[in-house]
Amino acid sequence: MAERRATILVRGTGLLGTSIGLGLRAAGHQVWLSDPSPTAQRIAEDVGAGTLLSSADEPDLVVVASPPEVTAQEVAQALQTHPRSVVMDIASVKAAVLQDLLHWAKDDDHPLTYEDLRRYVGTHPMAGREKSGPVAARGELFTSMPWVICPAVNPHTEEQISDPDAVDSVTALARRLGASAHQMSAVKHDESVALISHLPQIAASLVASRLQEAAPGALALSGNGLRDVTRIAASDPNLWVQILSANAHHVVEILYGVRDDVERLISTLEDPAAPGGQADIAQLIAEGNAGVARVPGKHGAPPQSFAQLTVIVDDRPGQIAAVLNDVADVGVNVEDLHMAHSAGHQVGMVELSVLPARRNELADALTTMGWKVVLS
Ligand SMILES: NC(=O)c1ccc[n+]([C@@H]2O[C@H](COP(=O)([O-])OP(=O)(O)OC[C@H]3O[C@@H](n4cnc5c(N)ncnc54)[C@H](O)[C@@H]3O)[C@@H](O)[C@H]2O)c1
Ligand SMILES: O=C(O)C(=O)C[C@]1(C(=O)O)C=C[C@@H](O)C=C1
Repeated sequence: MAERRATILVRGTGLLGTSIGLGLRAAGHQVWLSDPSPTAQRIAEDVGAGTLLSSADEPDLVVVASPPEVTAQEVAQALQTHPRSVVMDIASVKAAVLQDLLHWAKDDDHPLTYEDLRRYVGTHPMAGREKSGPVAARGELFTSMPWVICPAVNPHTEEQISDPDAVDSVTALARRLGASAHQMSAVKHDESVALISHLPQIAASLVASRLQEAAPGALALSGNGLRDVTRIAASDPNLWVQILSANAHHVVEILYGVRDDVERLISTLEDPAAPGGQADIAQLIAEGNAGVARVPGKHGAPPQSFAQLTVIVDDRPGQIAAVLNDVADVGVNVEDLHMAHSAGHQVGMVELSVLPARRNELADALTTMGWKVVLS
């Protein structure tokens, strides 16, 4: 007999909620949707993320995908409205949400109890986009990406409050969406994301902010360096105010270190020919080399360098598919793919990352097939 798939309610059908709905529907789950915005709810339904919740529906699991500032309140309400459901949230910050829930559970005047919190598990998918709203949703957003699971813990006794079965249910959901689950405390999570998520957002915003004054002629020269560093500068300010404020304590500790580095670089570049100046610049770049080499590859595997080759294609429909079909015929696995357009030219550049040992063979084969290939 086929395994019964858990029924899921997604509360908050923006980018993340709708992406989760799409992924779960594709995996055969019944998904119900609710959002205070009738438009967001309707779009999520129209794109196929689920059907609107009716009063008779009783989900096995509720996913709270609302903005961080209302997440604790939404979780508390979901735990009471659905007294038999496991409730998880996906907010980008975890300690503040748990702290509010624990505070209410302790308060005799609040309806939330510790017993309710046994059904709660905090989580955070480390996948997203620089866009918001259901129109930008993608069911495959979570494939191969980490998903942090933070069971609720009593800060005084350090005992786990979340029921182990509830932790298993949310872990299964993350895996069903193709993610890899990583369990840790809310505090450890917040400390970690300050460095690997919040600092990159700040760096991208600071770099992109300089572009406001750039001459159009300078912007026309933009290559992949600028695009790589600034993609997430297009993120939603409203969301990031909430994330950075809730994790300010960890973020600011990292920014003190960045400030020291920037001040050191400024004084070096004020007189780069001064004794030690060249070595100082080299050291800064080398420190970056050492950091980037530590970023893990797919599935949290150890860092692996892939070799790149670029295929120049006409800027017309079907060209990327044609390149990928030919790569598949050669039997080489594409580890990553990046598409760029050449400013002022009607061509596109498809940058493929492959295992280093296969790069030359693939380049030769594609050239023989008539493609223009550049080794990079
Ligand atoms: N955007 C990302 O890349 C990303 C990645 C991982 C986690 N998250 C987290 O996911 C959550 C949702 O982010 P998003 O990017 O989907 O935002 P979004 O703006 O696209 O969607 C948020 C949705 O929540 C709805 N909403 C507002 N108030 C609500 C309430 N009180 N109850 C229920 N829903 C409410 C809004 O109408 C909107 O449809 C946030 O907590 C965010 O921190 C975001
Ligand atoms: O890649 C993006 O556009 C993201 O939004 C990614 C990202 C991240 O920093 O990894 C941003 C914030 C979220 O909390 C989780 C994921």
